[in-house]
Amino acid sequence: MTSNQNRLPLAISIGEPAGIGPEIILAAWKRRAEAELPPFYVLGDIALLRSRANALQMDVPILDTEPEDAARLFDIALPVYPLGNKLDDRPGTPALMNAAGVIEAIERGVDHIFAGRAAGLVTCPIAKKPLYDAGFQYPGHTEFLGHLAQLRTGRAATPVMMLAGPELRAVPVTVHLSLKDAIASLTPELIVSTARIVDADLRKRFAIAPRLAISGLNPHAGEDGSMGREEIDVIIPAIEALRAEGIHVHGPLPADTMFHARARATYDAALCMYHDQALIPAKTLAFDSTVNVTLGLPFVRTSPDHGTAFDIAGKGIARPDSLIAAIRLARELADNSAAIVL
Ligand SMILES: NC(=O)C1=CN([C@@H]2O[C@H](COP(=O)(O)OP(=O)(O)OC[C@H]3O[C@@H](n4cnc5c(N)ncnc54)[C@H](O)[C@@H]3O)[C@@H](O)[C@H]2O)C=CC1
Ligand SMILES: NCC(=O)COP(=O)(O)O
Repeated sequence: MTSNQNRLPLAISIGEPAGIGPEIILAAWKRRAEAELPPFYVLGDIALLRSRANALQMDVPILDTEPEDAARLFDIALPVYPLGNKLDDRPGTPALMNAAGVIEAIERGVDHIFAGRAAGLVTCPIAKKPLYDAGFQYPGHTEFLGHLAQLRTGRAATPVMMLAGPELRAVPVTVHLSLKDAIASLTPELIVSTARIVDADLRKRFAIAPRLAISGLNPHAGEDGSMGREEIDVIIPAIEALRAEGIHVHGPLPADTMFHARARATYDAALCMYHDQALIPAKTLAFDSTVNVTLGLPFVRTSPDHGTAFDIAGKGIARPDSLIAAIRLARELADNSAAIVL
């Protein structure tokens, strides 16, 4: 990466306007000095951010900006790149009419990265259901960003979700699927391709030569087939294939005993078979400081680990800590490797 790319600001997509995204962005900017935050700008709606700041009596000057001016303005104001679509400020009440702006923010962030205007993308949480109701076809950011990467590069991208916290990195091999569909879609190939991406990206972006732990699916990792055969039929063949490639893996580990402190000391990332198997330990151990990172993309994307928190939106009690951790990690990852890896 060139020193110029290093100085590019991070782009933050506004996320669901009815959620806590707008206020945690405002709160993160206010804490920019004490948290030593690198410059960022928001892909959003200035009127919405001013409205939320006023409602919460947060003194945040907000300026309309191009990404190129964000770093210069960052000390004195929250830089905002205005979207073409306007966003309505109704905390706690998601509206169909906001969907276009929510999606536009993500797309613009990716455009800015590919145009060399942003060093990486930090996404604020989206509510999936209102977007689905508006016709959005992707389960979440992770899959949508894979699609956008493919559009921009012409090459297939396999996005992999990783929750990265101070004590645990956890990867769900299957992501936004019902438990029934997650089990049905587990294959040795999926586990192998996911582990390859985790191994490669931990080396490239995190500067770690990782030891990977692979969970079982069933209680007691199947107890030699007596509590389910997925370990024997699917997971062990994947582990053997990965070992043959020289990837450092062990497992399948019973999921109930692989997350205590001594077990965690034996690996750098845990590959889990379904969403909650990975996200429950990650969020339980460090809800406020865990970051959702998408691996397998040709650019950096991070996000807070939490969702839209409609129950507290507009109340001024949302904590910006996970967003702050996401901003800091995005900067570190962008600095560790080229902004775009083609
Ligand atoms: N990256 C993303 O876009 C994500 C989006 N979501 C979406 O968020 C929506 C709500 O999901 P939930 O399961 O309710 O999870 P949630 O994380 O929004 O809320 C769970 C609980 O944690 C609290 N909470 C969350 N963030 C907080 C913060 N920063 N400060 C203080 N308290 C906080 C909430 O008030 C709530 O009680 C769903 O539509 C889901 O799809 C969920 C996770 C990630
Ligand atoms: N539970 C994690 C989550 O839903 C985040 O998904 P994504 O929007 O980052 O793909």
